[in-house]
Amino acid sequence: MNYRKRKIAILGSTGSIGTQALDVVARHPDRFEAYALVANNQVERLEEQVRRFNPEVVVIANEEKYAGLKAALSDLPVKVWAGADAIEQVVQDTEIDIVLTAMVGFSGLKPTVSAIKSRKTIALANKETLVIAGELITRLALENRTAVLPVDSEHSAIFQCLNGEGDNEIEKILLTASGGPFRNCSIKELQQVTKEQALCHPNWSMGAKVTIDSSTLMNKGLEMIEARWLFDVVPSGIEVVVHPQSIIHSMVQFRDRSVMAQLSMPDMRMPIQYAFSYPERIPSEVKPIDFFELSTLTFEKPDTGKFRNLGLAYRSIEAGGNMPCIMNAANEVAVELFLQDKIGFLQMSDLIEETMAKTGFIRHPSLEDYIQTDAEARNVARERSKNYNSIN
Ligand SMILES: NC(=O)C1=CN([C@@H]2O[C@H](COP(=O)(O)OP(=O)(O)OC[C@H]3O[C@@H](n4cnc5c(N)ncnc54)[C@H](OP(=O)(O)O)[C@@H]3O)[C@@H](O)[C@H]2O)C=CC1
Ligand SMILES: CC(=O)[C@@H](O)[C@H](O)COP(=O)(O)O
Ligand SMILES: [Mn+2]
Repeated sequence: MNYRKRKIAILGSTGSIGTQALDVVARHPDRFEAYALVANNQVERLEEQVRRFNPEVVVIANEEKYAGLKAALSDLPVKVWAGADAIEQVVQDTEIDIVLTAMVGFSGLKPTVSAIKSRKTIALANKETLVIAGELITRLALENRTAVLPVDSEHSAIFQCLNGEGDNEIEKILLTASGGPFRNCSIKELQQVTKEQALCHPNWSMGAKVTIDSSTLMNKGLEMIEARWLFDVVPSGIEVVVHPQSIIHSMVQFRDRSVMAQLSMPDMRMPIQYAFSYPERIPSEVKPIDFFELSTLTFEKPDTGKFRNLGLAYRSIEAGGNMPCIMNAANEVAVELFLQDKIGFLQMSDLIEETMAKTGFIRHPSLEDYIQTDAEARNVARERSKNYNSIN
């Protein structure tokens, strides 16, 4: 078959998604090339990646790490850049076909805007970008005639279920959730859970922030908003279904009541590779499902009384404007404080709710408004958290 090698910029190459993306590249050297690598702090890991994948350019976001990285790579022809502005610049390189956004949190927003404006295909792992500014991102993608392809496992599943469905109307999206490590805990038990317990996801090995989000069900709230923008579905048309085995990655129900589902073992190399190879499917090393070994797939309703973040996410998208941006910033602060043992598990929801009530609301925010809202909401959350102690 005749195809051109796709040149990929991997933003967040040293993280969980980034390293799995490089594994996909390594398995298909005839198809994909790691043209640019971007990380924040992990100089040694980045150096190893540069030596193995030979990119044209590498960016370290943390400028304090630049001298060390530059010295470590001084025997190689690779360009070495540093700082947040350099990330926005690197994604504009005309050689790049696909930008994989695999940084954590708010840091994904500006590089994604820059990549869309230079008409790159976005392989979107950084769900926070669509939570913060979904309306803006989808409008920019339309104006610049570029595709935002999902990498998040649930959204890749929905995307795959919609392939070939043309104009068939979606009746509802069934967004699956593992339920996290505390699915069967009582409120009393949730008061005592530790970060070590929260960092043990039952099915996936992921970065710390998304793992904590899974344990509070905030991940599902963020994913509901991500789905709202990717597939143009109203929030009430997205139902969360707890499916503890994480084999069905999500489903779509059509108006004739037929339901399409996508299944695979929980391995992110599947959706990452599909975003890279789309619209083709190419062979992968992902373990096939053994249905006889699995034997049971189960489903439950989420408990929004215990896991309040899911309800807060629905409230934020219903309010619209900059409210999901406020919620996202408050959540980033809450997760950080929980990981530092400064607040308890249940206090994360309290802090998010308070911050949503106390940060200035803007009905029609611009990119600049989102940046200011993020800063304001972080300040509000940090100030309010001083009234908390780590006992729930
Ligand atoms: N992990 C998973 O399986 C899934 C993740 N996602 C989403 O993908 C995104 C990445 O998650 P994950 O890979 O788990 O996270 P990790 O924490 O494992 O990795 C984050 C990566 O981003 C880099 N990074 C962090 N901050 C910055 C910054 N300011 N500028 C540039 N680079 C930065 C880190 O660099 P360094 O390490 O050098 O500091 C690291 O390479 C998140 O939005 C998450 O929600 C979605 C679905 C599944
Ligand atoms: C792998 C992936 O896409 C994660 O977002 C995953 O979905 C987390 O699992 P839960 O949030 O369902 O526990
Ligand atoms: Mn997911």
